Amino acid sequence: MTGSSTSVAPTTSTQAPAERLRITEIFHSIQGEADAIGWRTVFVRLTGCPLRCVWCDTEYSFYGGDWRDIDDILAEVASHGARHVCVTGGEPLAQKRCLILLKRLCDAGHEVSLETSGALDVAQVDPRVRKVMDLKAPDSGEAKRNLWSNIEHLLPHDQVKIVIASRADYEWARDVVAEHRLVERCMVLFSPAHGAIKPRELAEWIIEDKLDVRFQLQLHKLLWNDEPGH
Ligand SMILES: C[S@@+](CC[C@H](N)C(=O)[O-])C[C@H]1O[C@@H](n2cnc3c(N)ncnc32)[C@H](O)[C@@H]1O
Ligand SMILES: Nc1nc2[nH]cc(C(=O)O)c2c(=O)[nH]1
Ligand code: SF4
Ligand SMILES: [Mg+2]
Repeated sequence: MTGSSTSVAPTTSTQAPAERLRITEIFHSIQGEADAIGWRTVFVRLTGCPLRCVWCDTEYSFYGGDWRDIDDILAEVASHGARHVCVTGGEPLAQKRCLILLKRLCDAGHEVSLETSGALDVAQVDPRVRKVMDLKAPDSGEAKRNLWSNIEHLLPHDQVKIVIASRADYEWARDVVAEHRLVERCMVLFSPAHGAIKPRELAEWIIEDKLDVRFQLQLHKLLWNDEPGH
């Protein structure tokens, strides 16, 4: 027999070490979306997403990133001295350890929001966290990924956000909000897909139909355009 061959399972570098998360960026900015808009906020952007929304403004978070210990993440967040923390991505819930991070951030006294696509189960998210759950309208190309059972887990302090890229998206969103009686459950935000429709158009549709939804503009894009890390 020429030489001995021992089969060793390859240690994949992508194996997630315990208590670590793959992070694209941590940055200190002004909250540009949803109910905490305008507050100084530390953003923790997790790497990776199972969806590919046509209009996604954060494709740079789909790959790469660095493995970071949760303790290190908490220390970096604390160094900015902000009450608000927003955990986002990519899709943060695609990393199961995100649930531990969310709990630890709440335990540290932060007011924590979670930006999630709603395509993954939100049932295990710490109830102290303000879930900002997107429902993907048809023009996102990902409407089939909406996990409708998530609606029952929405608490009064949570929010549903729908990005509107066309009049068809608007009518879809209007009908979904009515059918699921979402405004009776929590705040519903309609947000114009950046560059896809005139924000004023969406505002006028909401007024015309007398909808009880909250119009939002991505404030950070008015301040810093579409620059990553703001
Ligand atoms: C980048 S995603 C990350 C969190 C999660 N994957 C999600 O989809 O909510 C955060 C939010 O950015 C918003 N967003 C992304 N691209 C956008 C665009 N082109 N126009 C308006 N909002 C956008 C969506 O509302 C989305 O909820
Ligand atoms: N300033 C700022 N506010 C935000 N709110 C939600 C964001 C996100 O990417 O999830 C975001 C972001 O990327 N920047
Ligand atoms: S789910 Fe969020 S991060 Fe993923 S593609 Fe859609 S907008 Fe981008
Ligand atoms: Mg963003």
